[in-house]
Amino acid sequence: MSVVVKICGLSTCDTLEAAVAAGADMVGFVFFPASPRHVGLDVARELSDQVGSRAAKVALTVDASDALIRDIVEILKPDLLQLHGSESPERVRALKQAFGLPVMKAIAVATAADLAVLPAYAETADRILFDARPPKDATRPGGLGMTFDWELLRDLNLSLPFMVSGGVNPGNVAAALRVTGAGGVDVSSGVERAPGAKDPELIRSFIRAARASEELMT
Ligand SMILES: O=C(O)c1ccccc1N[C@@H]1O[C@H](COP(=O)(O)O)[C@@H](O)[C@H]1O
Repeated sequence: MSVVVKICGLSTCDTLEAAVAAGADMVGFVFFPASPRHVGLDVARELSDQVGSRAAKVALTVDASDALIRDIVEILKPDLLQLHGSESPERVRALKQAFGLPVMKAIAVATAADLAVLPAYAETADRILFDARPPKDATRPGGLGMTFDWELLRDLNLSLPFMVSGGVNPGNVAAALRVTGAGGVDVSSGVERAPGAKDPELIRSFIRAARASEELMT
């Protein structure tokens, strides 16, 4: 089974190149000023040109305005919008209509009760991304290197493609994919040496580990 591998929070040319050259399917760019991975529009333009069509570009926003998303769409030319805030199913639908792009909605998970929202999002989103629910005092809703109980997703009956994220790294990515049955995996902190500082060797190890797990799942 082929797994979609997304490396998120890329902000420099060399780490972006490491991800694309190692075979990342998706590369993510964070547009959220409170994040150590935030990129401005000028940097986004440069990184977008560098990717070209070698990987799918993902724009990560958190409860962003239409105006900001319009600028991002114009400059980054993303293939997918990742909504990582408290965007409602109606907001997902409206953004899809306004920008004509597929949407991946992040769902924060701590307990089984958090999965109750899935039927509503399954009607409007194109893809679901499961991430750990952040602590109440967190300064950002993701990118914290926190895992959740993957067993909550075992035997999940979801009509949409879904990805697992939250605290995955080269050492646990195979288990995350095996337990959850996810068709993709997304990583940020697990391929960094400090918040926001991606490590090319960790990126390569992560992608190698994810690809190796594909063979075990066939
Ligand atoms: O990366 C960030 O700083 C970030 C900020 C705001 C929302 C989401 C963010 N990152 C996403 O969070 C998950 C998990 O990240 P991690 O691997 O646990 O660090 C991932 O999808 C990132 O794309």
